[in-house]
Amino acid sequence: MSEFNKTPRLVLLPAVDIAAGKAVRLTQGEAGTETNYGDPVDAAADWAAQGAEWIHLVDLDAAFGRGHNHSVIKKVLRQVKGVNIELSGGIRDDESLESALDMGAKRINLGTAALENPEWAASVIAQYGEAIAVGLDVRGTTLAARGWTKDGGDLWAVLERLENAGCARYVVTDVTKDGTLQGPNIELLKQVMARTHRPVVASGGISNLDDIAALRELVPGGLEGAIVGKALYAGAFTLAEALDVARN
Ligand SMILES: O=C(O)c1ccccc1N[C@@H]1O[C@H](COP(=O)(O)O)[C@@H](O)[C@H]1O
Repeated sequence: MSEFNKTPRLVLLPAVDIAAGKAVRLTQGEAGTETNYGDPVDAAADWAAQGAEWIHLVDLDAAFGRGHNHSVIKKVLRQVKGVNIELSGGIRDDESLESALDMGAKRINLGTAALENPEWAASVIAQYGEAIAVGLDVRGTTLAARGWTKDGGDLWAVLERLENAGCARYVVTDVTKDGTLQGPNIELLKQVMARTHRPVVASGGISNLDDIAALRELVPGGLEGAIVGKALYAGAFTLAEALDVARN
């Protein structure tokens, strides 16, 4: 096959979710289901050293509205070099957005604010362009807000609004798959990609290298990347193995 015909690669974003200063993984986003994976700076440095181009960094305490992890996030952004940070959790107004960008996050993932404050979301999408993604966190086709504890509206209605606002990118999470190692929701991703020409990043459920290969097949249709969480921490495969499947 010529270089021209090759399926373009899938970008992999290892997830570093932070609660109470530690890197953790949750199951289906539920508070209290944490497995602890140690210092977030070490986790992020490890993924960067293993070749990650992006890290999906989540402040879970801010997402749940029960505090924040700004000091450890600043440490990650200061100390972990050579990797782009996509930051999410609790970024809901000008102050939190500007602070996240000032800390050095390359991209901000808005969740609750994009559902509860459409005008503000549209204004920052217009102002910051590629630096803003919206996380479409869903159960079925109902969006989830406020630490995934509240319904946030209909996926297709919100997607249409965000398309009209010019949103640059969507991070699509099937909440019911997140942290379960049950495989990604390919059908949901296809349905979202059919409704937008913007890049889509998949999140939730990756359990093995076949899942990465299946997601890579979606790249020509608009899938840009995939967030990998529990499978990496549980040692189901290494990041190097996953990058190999995502690139070849
Ligand atoms: O990633 C998780 O496991 C998670 C669990 C529960 C709530 C949120 C979670 N993740 C991230 O948080 C943002 C939403 O934060 P906010 O609503 O803007 O404050 C979401 O996009 C996920 O990336």
